[in-house]
Amino acid sequence: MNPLHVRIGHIKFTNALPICHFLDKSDPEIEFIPGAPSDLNKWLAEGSVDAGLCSSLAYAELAEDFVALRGLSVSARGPVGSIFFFSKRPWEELNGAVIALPVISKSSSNLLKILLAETGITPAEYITLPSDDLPAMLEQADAALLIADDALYWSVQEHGCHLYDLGEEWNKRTGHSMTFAVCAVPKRLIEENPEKVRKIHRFFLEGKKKGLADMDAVIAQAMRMLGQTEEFWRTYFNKLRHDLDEEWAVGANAYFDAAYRHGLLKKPVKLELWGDEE
Ligand SMILES: C=C(O[C@@H]1C=C(C(=O)O)C=C[C@H]1O)C(=O)O
Repeated sequence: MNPLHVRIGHIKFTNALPICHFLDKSDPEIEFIPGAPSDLNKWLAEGSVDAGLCSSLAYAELAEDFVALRGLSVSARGPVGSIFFFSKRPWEELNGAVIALPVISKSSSNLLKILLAETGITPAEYITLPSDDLPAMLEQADAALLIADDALYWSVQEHGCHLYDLGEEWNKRTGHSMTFAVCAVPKRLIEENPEKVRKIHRFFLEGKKKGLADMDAVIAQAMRMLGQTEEFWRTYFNKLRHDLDEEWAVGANAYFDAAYRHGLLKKPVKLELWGDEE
């Protein structure tokens, strides 16, 4: 195989569209494999893709062997608009509750565990369920976390729940931004084939540059995927940031520290940025 042939995993949901919509899918050297964050986390860990957006906490678990590409993430400082906790009871009454987590998430599920623990809430049980059907989740649980397109969809349906945005809850408690996804690359690949990693990095940054310069096209694609109005998507994408530098790393590192403190990471981890933005 051509040494510059690349296998890229990309998140198939609308939150990654500003980076992924304009990725040049015509390049025969680049193979695209769309998936949910849980798929990407697995593919990166087992080495079946060379690079890809994955849950920030999955990167943190692999941090000895992976770096995060500079300038690429799914982040928010405050409300994120697509990570929602739907609860039949108010937050402060969730002691002893059964909490449903979405099978596709790692960052947000663990963020919820951190936030509940830090506000003195001890659920009876966490269960992991498919997350495209909120009423089905709430038949088995007192509250359910949804992410990405499922969260966007169900947040505008009649659901009768208390609704909490985890980006907002994290920011209110800590003052930090939250990074939900990073673009991870194995250190081994940088040692073996730095040219290939530079190519992957340029490729993603180019996609993001085009996406941010043409949000009308990004929004049109989001509308094809999930409906809703142009205004809905403009408001949503204004909450998201897709950058990653030393400043955004502060929030990511605060999250990794909290995950370690709560026993959700085996070792303390600092985000390792790789590459230049230009
Ligand atoms: C902002 C989002 O972040 C996503 C949440 C993830 C997680 O919880 O593991 C992983 C990737 C992100 O793209 C979203 O789902 O809308």
